[in-house]
Amino acid sequence: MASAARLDLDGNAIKPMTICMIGAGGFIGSHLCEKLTAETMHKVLAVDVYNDKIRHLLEPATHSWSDRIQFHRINIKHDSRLEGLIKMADLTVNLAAICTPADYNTRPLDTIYSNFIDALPVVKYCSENNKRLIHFSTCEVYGKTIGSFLPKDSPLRQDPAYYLLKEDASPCIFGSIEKQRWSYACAKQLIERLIYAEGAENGLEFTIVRPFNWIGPRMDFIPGIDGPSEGVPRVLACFSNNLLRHEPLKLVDGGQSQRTFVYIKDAIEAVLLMIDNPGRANGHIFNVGNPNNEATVKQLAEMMTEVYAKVSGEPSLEVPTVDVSSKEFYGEGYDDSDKRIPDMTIINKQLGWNPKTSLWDLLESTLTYQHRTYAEAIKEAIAKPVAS
Ligand SMILES: NC(=O)c1ccc[n+]([C@@H]2O[C@H](COP(=O)([O-])OP(=O)(O)OC[C@H]3O[C@@H](n4cnc5c(N)ncnc54)[C@H](O)[C@@H]3O)[C@@H](O)[C@H]2O)c1
Ligand SMILES: O=c1ccn([C@@H]2O[C@H](COP(=O)(O)OP(=O)(O)O[C@H]3OC[C@@H](O)[C@H](O)[C@H]3O)[C@@H](O)[C@H]2O)c(=O)[nH]1
Repeated sequence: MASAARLDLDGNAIKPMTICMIGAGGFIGSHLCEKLTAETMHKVLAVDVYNDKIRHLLEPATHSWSDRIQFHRINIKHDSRLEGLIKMADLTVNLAAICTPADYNTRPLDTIYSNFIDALPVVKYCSENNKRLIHFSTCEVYGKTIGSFLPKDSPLRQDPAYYLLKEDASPCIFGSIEKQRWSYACAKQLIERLIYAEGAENGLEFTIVRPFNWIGPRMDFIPGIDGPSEGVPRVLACFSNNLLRHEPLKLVDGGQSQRTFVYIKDAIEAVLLMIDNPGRANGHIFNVGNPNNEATVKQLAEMMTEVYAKVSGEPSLEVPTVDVSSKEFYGEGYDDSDKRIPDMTIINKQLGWNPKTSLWDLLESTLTYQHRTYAEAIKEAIAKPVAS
């Protein structure tokens, strides 16, 4: 239940504010909208080109929070209403982006425009109107680890100094220009630098969030069901799609890359702490991830296969995975981050936040949702005769 008497980390009552949330109709936005409407008195001006993932919050208009969320169907690339909404709000949260790896090397121009050019007016309007900005960047700005350049058998690879990713110390290491995978990370890095410079030169109050593989319900789409049949979403949705269709999970280049996965609901707690504690969040860049949930992509595939069998009651395939080359799967110009472990010092110190949910538990609740939401639709789609 929403309560008027919520306190910040310093024991002061939190005043309700108006938040302009750009990209509110996406995966993270939908969870943030849910949290803000259910547990706070903040008002949300939700901006996106889509609203399917937040429709349950908008309709019917009789929810207890209905007067605290408004949807504005706006493409921020070309809509003069954006400045007015930012002016109306106390805080802007910018989530809008193309952020699916399959796009980085195949649609590099759209990727760079979306992550840099389109974010420029948002930063400018916040700065000119003295409005606070929480901008979503990415853990991809770190690129590859220093450790990945060491000889394979070097004992230094075990030393955290060579792989732990620290906001204020780690370098950003990208591949060469023809590896267009890095178009996204590079655009995100430049917008981070611009925001930082606006803070330093013009006093912009900002917070930058670097999410480390947040996963959970409503992430991306299931190809052919609520997204294009040929579309390639992020790994959670790719593997969910394979499991729902009883197909082997595809391991890109053998699935040896490592990731840390954090449950979306844990991560959203961190964002709410940033919103409610400007004095502690302003001027900071925060890693938001779960260092305890590290797995190779192969291990993720194996665990998802096991969890899916449990929640669906359907037996797993005898050969549950198949290797595929990155060139075949993503095309020319793909490259990968080898390992991503967030250092948690800054977020612990400033906001006292720690993630709670284990990888097994977060996969269990997410795959229960995927099965409940999509299993029937997939069965129907498979049963339909293919048009000749
Ligand atoms: N999910 C993660 O683990 C993760 C990891 C790193 C970074 N991020 C960053 O977090 C942010 C949100 O990610 P997400 O996972 O929710 O992605 P998402 O694709 O689900 O959400 C992005 C939303 O932005 C909207 N959008 C894009 N361009 C727009 C435009 N021109 N005008 C209006 N709306 C527009 C899209 O319609 C979409 O609803 C992105 O900036 C992404 O780079 C996410
Ligand atoms: O079917 C698949 C899909 C993906 N993969 C692999 O799984 C790993 C994770 O892939 P994801 O699609 O989740 O994307 P990545 O973790 O590489 O990047 C993501 O991380 C941070 C954000 O900025 C973005 O959401 C996205 O760029 C990669 O190594 C990828 O090659 C597979 O092996 N099989």
